[in-house]
Amino acid sequence: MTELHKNLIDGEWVGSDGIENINPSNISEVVGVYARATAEETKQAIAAAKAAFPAWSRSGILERHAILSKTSQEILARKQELGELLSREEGKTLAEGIGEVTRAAQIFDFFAGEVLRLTGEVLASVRPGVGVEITREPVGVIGIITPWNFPIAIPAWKIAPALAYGNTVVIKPADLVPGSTWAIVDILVRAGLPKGVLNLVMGKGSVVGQTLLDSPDVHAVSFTGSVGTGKRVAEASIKVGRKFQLEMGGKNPTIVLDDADLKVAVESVAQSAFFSTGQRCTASSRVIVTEGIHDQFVAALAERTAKLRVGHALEKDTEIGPVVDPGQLKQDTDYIEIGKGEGATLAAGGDRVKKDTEGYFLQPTLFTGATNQMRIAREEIFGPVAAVIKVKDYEEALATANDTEFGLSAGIVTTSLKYATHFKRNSEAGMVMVNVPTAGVDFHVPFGGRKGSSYGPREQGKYAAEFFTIVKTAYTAAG
Ligand SMILES: NC(=O)C1=CN([C@@H]2O[C@H](COP(=O)(O)OP(=O)(O)OC[C@H]3O[C@@H](n4cnc5c(N)ncnc54)[C@H](OP(=O)(O)O)[C@@H]3O)[C@@H](O)[C@H]2O)C=CC1
Ligand SMILES: O=C(O)CCC(=O)C(=O)O
Repeated sequence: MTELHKNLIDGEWVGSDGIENINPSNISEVVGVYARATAEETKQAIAAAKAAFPAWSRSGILERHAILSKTSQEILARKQELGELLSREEGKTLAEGIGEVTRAAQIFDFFAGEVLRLTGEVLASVRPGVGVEITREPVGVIGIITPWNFPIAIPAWKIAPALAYGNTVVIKPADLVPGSTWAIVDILVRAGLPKGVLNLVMGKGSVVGQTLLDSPDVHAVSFTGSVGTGKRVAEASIKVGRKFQLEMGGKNPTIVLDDADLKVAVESVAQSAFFSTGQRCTASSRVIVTEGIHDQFVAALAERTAKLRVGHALEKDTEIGPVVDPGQLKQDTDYIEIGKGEGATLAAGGDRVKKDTEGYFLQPTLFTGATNQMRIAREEIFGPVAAVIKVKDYEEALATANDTEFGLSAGIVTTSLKYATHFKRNSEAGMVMVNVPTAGVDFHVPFGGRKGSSYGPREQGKYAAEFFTIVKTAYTAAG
């Protein structure tokens, strides 16, 4: 009998039955059984977080620092085991899984430091004899709703700042991948977090997530996921007058200019488009190439794409793990058919892959001859599918790159300082990458996009304070 991983509500592990977490590399393997919270349990979790807020918001910075620091150390010490768990539940390769776990440890370490570094400002008032102090205070109960594609890093980069700045938390991880979040909640609790400060409610978005959104006692919601659910978060939050932060889709371009180093261009695009099975909001699925280098680049990229090794996430040689589940696989294969139907040329991939185990394996797929008006160039696929668009020159490349409703990340591969500088200034994306992949960001600097990709203050780095605190301005007249 597989052990049930329970929800954490007010310091107690609760739940009597759950669902199986299935390995997408081998669908006959159950990774674990995880409880599903009811709406009533979610309300209890919110009430617990509310009750714990006054004490936690006034807790000493040393206590918070110590808990976050201890959590970071345990995550790092267990990176192999947790990396395997992550790769088994989500399907990214073991190297990627361990990398993501390491990133989670670094995030907790960073925010352990931020606890000690939170500052305010002291200014003179325009009125003589009056002083002005600007301080940051915690917001209250934070509802955190996370997607399946980064099962440990995204929960970490929302939980760590929320707790660091003195908020209490109710987290709902994606129903597909509850295991990694369960593991960090367990670590945080054993690191000494008082009861009620962090509550875990696993389960369905339509039940648990919706209950969080409907509650006026949730004072802020931090969300990463699809555009559709993001809009629901926005509407529900405006109704109750709470803060919210959304990280949603991307249709990220990479421009390859005639003067690019061919090797750098091929590697950068292959990584951006296909690593992590293309299941990253920062993945590059539009490759915009100027005509002088186009044919040479396309030939080299198609060759690299065809050689990428697809397989079981835990196998040593695997470069591309499986797609996360049958729903996402259908979305990917549907878009491959749409691309063919729209008249793009299939230059590599396009088919499912058969392996020793039954999993959702799909060849990395490259289209050429695409236009920026095709659906494969406008809509987020969220799989290992990329389309090359040929353009005349840098000016057309820039206009094409910016011609999208999204604006998360954007890349350029060039040896020209002039074009790199111009692109950094004129790209309509929140994150710009010069000669580096569009995906795979640092943990200590701001993360987020523009246009339809993001809403609200940036996540990560010291900029996270903007969302997870409220500014107070106090005026004092000297007696
Ligand atoms: N930008 C990004 O980082 C991501 C983008 N996506 C995009 O979204 C598509 C669909 O992915 P998916 O994971 O289904 O995205 P969703 O937006 O449906 O899921 C994200 C989170 O929101 C929850 N949720 C779903 N419905 C509600 C609701 N009514 N109220 C509150 N919370 C809710 C989900 O729960 P549950 O797990 O039960 O569905 C999950 O925890 C992908 O194909 C991709 O295009 C997906 C993941 C990340
Ligand atoms: O590219 C990264 O490192 C992060 C991507 C991400 O946050 C996402 O895909 O949701």
